[in-house]
Amino acid sequence: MPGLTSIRMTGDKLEIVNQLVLPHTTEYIEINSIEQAHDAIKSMKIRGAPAIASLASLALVFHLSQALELSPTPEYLASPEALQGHVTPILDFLYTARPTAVNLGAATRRLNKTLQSSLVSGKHARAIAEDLIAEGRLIADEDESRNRKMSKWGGDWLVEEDKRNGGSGEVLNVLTVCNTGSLATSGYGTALGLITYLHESSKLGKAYYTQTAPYHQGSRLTALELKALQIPSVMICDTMVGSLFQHHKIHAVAVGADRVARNGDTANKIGTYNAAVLAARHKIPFIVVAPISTVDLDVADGASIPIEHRPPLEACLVRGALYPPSFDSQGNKQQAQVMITPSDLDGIYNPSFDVTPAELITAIVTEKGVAVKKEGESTFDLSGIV
Ligand SMILES: CSC[C@H]1O[C@H](OP(=O)(O)O)[C@H](O)[C@@H]1O
Repeated sequence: MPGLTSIRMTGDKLEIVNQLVLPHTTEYIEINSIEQAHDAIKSMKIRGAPAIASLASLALVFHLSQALELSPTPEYLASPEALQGHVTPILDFLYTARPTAVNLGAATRRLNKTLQSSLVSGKHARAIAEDLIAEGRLIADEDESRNRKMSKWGGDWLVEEDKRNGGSGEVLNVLTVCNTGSLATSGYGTALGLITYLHESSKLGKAYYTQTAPYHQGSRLTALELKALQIPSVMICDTMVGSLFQHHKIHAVAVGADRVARNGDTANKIGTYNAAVLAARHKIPFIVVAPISTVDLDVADGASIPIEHRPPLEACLVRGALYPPSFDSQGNKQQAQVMITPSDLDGIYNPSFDVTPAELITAIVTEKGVAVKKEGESTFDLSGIV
């Protein structure tokens, strides 16, 4: 997205834009330690499955790059074993920041694999550190080009799908949930990337998006991105999806994902399942757009996907694009939107994600192409996708 990126690493600085205070304030925060990276992910200063995987990777890159410059050399660079004893707990710690998005785990596992293969190759500690730095940078750098490839796959497929459904494949109206653009990735986005591709190909009518309470990824972040991209768009409240489908022509729903099970069941932002059920009711194609690193073949179906429950207070705070920016340092509005007292908090249900069954999903788009279910099947077989 022009001007605003989720993460930037310039020279000896690693920074993120604080998404808790967007769009009212554009504040970049320096990430100077593994602990700060973990906190930024856990508190959702940075969010979006690919973006948090990139930050975790770049935090290790930053940490090891700084270490290689230190004099005297830190003890953990004295031997391969010492380095392994230092890096493994770091990767384990970063993985605990948020449980649902599998990209974070895929990145830490990939870095651990680099560590292990460098160890068995007999390299000395500094060379192993350099291998980890290279792999961590690659994890972050490859995201944008992968998103552009997925977005083209998905956009071209949707045009043909609309024609198969008797449409023109032109002026396509697409609804999305949450934020899956540059602020959720290292660039271009996933579902919002598909929308951007359709716009760039002059095939888009309008982008529709839900506010996505309570964090308001839609009304704060997707609104900001669509405005910057000058894409014609319409914001709706989360409760309005059914009415939208009843009264307006929507050609597809396109969403991102935090974890896709082997059978195609997909965990994504809360409210996605609602949209999928309503899309099925209105015979609207429902498309998931996510990199292969989001597919978790170790999970057979959605029942095994851990769903993060956010602090109850977050469900009671007001965050919105038009509210005055009277946010505290954590980006929380100073007043609750409902009348609660601290003792009421255990009466708040606040899951951050829900699971959409594969039977409600028309297609799953990755950088490898578009996966659809076999005729008569209600689930996907993604075992061969990686
Ligand atoms: C391409 S981002 C994937 C996914 O992450 C978002 O969740 P959060 O904002 O809590 O990190 C949302 O579920 C997106 O669809």
